[in-house]
Amino acid sequence: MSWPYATPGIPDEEFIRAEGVPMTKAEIRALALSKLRLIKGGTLVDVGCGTGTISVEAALIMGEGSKVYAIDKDPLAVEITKKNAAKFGVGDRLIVAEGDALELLPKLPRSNRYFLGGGGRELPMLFQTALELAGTGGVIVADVITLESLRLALDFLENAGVKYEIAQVYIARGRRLGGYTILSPLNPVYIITAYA
Ligand SMILES: C[S@@+](CC[C@H](N)C(=O)[O-])C[C@H]1O[C@@H](n2cnc3c(N)ncnc32)[C@H](O)[C@@H]1O
Repeated sequence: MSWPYATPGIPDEEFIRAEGVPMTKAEIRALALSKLRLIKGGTLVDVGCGTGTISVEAALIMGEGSKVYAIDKDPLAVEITKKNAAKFGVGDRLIVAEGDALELLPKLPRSNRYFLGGGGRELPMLFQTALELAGTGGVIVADVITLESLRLALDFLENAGVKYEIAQVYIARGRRLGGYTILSPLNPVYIITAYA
């Protein structure tokens, strides 16, 4: 499979999936990628890469010469991300590492773009580490689903005096049922963008 378009939003069903490995859905992915302000030939670290959809799309957008470092503690997520990198032809620029993000982040090459797709209670520490590594001009984007993680992230950002913005995203997809079109909602997501 190749994705010949300049815009993101590869349909969910195009990705190789594994049971129990989460995935950021296409519409939410497109918004998160836009917030990252990716640049051609740039670098991104995808923390908690899951199915690898953010990593793959970022590698396609940033193009040849770019680097994406994808991290996940789940070996199955690492395997699936590698498979998706190969499927979409970005295996040359997408490096996948297995392990805990807080341990791995300082060992990876520094980047000025970080995406936090997972982290739960470690989210404040992940924000702090990513902000330090990114340095001035860096952008950190987090997808947050639970209210507990949201609270932890906002408390950290406020106390640290970090400039950030937040958007709550509700997506509902239409589907046909009994001759009508009804809307099926995806899980609402908070997209937090922090500026280093
Ligand atoms: C919601 S999923 C991310 C989905 C991904 N953005 C995608 O598009 O497929 C969150 C992932 O974060 C991983 N994760 C959570 N905490 C982690 C940590 N401390 N270190 C590494 N991976 C972590 C989980 O294993 C899970 O695969």
